[in-house]
Amino acid sequence: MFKDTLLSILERHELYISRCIQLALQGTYAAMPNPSVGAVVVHNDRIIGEGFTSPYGGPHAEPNAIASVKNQELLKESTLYVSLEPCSHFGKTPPCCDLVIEKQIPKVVIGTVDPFAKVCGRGIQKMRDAGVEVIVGVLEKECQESNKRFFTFHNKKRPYIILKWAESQDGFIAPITRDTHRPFWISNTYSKQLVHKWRSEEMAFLVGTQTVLSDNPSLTTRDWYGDSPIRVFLDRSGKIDHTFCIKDKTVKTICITADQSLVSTENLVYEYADFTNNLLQQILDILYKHNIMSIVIEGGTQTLQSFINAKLWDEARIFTGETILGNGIAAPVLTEFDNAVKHRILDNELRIVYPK
Ligand SMILES: NC(=O)C1=CN([C@@H]2O[C@H](COP(=O)(O)OP(=O)(O)OC[C@H]3O[C@@H](n4cnc5c(N)ncnc54)[C@H](OP(=O)(O)O)[C@@H]3O)[C@@H](O)[C@H]2O)C=CC1
Ligand SMILES: Nc1c(N[C@@H]2O[C@H](COP(=O)(O)O)[C@@H](O)[C@H]2O)[nH]c(=O)[nH]c1=O
Ligand SMILES: [Zn+2]
Repeated sequence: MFKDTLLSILERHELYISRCIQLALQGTYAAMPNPSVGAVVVHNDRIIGEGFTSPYGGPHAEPNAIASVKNQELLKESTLYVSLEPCSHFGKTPPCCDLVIEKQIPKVVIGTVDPFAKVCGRGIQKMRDAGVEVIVGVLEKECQESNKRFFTFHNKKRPYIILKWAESQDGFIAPITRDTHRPFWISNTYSKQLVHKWRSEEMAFLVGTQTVLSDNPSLTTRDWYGDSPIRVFLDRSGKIDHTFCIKDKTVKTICITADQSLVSTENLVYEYADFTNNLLQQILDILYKHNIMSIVIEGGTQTLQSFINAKLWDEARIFTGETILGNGIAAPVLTEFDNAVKHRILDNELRIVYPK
């Protein structure tokens, strides 16, 4: 009784959907390119089962939550809360909405509709047709935010774009010239390790031609656990030869070029683009074709600035180191952004900002 007066029905829905979001966030990176979803089974205002999406190819959140309920008979009197609409298609696993119907769960509360064309309302309809009471749209924005990569990919037909660079105290990303073909490090080793963690999390990393020529980057995950991302680089006129690390074929790599004489081999894919006409849209179409849901643009300035100028970015992660360079290659200039969070990593500052 006391609980009833304390929490309205809507507040209770929001409470359980926020728990779904918490659960979903535990599966984000392993589930990609699938969304990560959280599900909670509630009986008489008590959580009796929970689950989130297994690593890619494994069971979805709903079967995991349903399987965790000890007394399966209680499912017939329970409500299933889920952050994303239960699927209605046969993918790597059978449709989750069929399982809800089979288990005779009478009520389902959904955070948001699935933007994926094969589902997109069909899961809701199928359950309603079978007599399940379905409520849709609880903490909708938060549920979409919890799967921001997936929603960007399906709604905008492009990956979620993260800009990332390190700049000196006085706003440079590198000296003008240097003797070695190695990166000039501005951020510290802990920041570098964090970037390797990001490499294990996001699906791809992209660099411009000059960055490959100056730094000979590997773009691999060496200082963190997990797989390396897909590497993407620009090479309009075929300047990057096979001596560069990025062409060592150890990791799937996509070279975007105008040179049609270049022929793809295993792990090194050439994609052709017209560099004189709306290059960025062509890059995004190529990434979409390769099912790349998230990408980090690593630099350099010219490449980053072209994404900024085209307003094609979703997040920027900017390190500022202690170094003062005096002169050099100026860092990209961001306009119209909201400052979100600042972190200290010893003598580095990491700023994460979002477009306005
Ligand atoms: N501190 C940091 O975080 C980072 C520093 N760096 C540093 O940055 C420097 C390189 O930066 P920068 O000189 O700006 O070069 P980029 O790495 O951005 O490469 C620029 C080249 O890429 C191609 N390109 C990029 N964008 C476009 C576009 N929109 N349209 C057409 N062509 C494009 C062009 O090659 P082409 O003319 O052949 O067609 C262009 O000359 C290096 O010194 C590197 O060490 C790099 C990454 C991160
Ligand atoms: N200099 C600089 C960065 N440089 C970026 O890292 C790339 C090198 O990757 P790898 O060869 O795998 O170690 C390099 O080409 C450039 O894109 N990154 C940072 O976080 N901080 C820095 O100070
Ligand atoms: Zn499913």
